[in-house]
Amino acid sequence: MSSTSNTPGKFSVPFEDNWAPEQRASLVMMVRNDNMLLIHKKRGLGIGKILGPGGRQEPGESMEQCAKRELKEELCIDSGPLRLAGVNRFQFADGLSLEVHIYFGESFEGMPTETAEASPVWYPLGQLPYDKMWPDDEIWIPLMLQNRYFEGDWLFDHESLIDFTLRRVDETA
Ligand SMILES: Nc1nc2c([nH]c(=O)n2[C@H]2C[C@H](O)[C@@H](COP(=O)(O)OP(=O)(O)OP(=O)(O)O)O2)c(=O)[nH]1
Repeated sequence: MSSTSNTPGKFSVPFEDNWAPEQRASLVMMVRNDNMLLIHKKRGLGIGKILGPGGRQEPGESMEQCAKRELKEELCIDSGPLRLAGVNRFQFADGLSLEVHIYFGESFEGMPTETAEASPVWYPLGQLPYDKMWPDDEIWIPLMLQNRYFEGDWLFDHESLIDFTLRRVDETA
């Protein structure tokens, strides 16, 4: 699947075979009782947006360890088991490149608590605030909720989605 817009500049989707991210980050999509635990992001990339808790990988940790650490740091909760829901690759026109591993979970311990980085917000699955989220989320969250593994390439100019390709979408298991 791909959008049809023209791609300005030197980047196009899918990305070149030798594309490699400068940075890696995790995202945790936690669902409980048909509600999704999201954050209002208070600093960093995507400030002001609603998204899943997560952040950049630190040296020596796996992506899943990164996901669990960020959940603890941003919301003070301990994750139960996580499954890898998909991998998104982001290329920004200004040069930033980022690979994000998205984990899906349905259990955690502790009370989601506001921190300097994020405040917790719950939304019913049928009323997710896509107008306040990154534009790609509206495309891959429904796949994740159908239990379909996905891999996508997303080309952004600042916060605007210019073009994308879903390189892989698995059927429901
Ligand atoms: N849902 C969604 N999340 C995204 C997109 N792009 C993107 O970077 N993210 C996430 C991945 C990371 O969790 C987060 C960016 O990392 P960050 O700036 O929060 O990293 P960090 O916590 O290590 O940074 P810091 O402010 O603590 O220094 O934003 C997107 O298009 N959709």
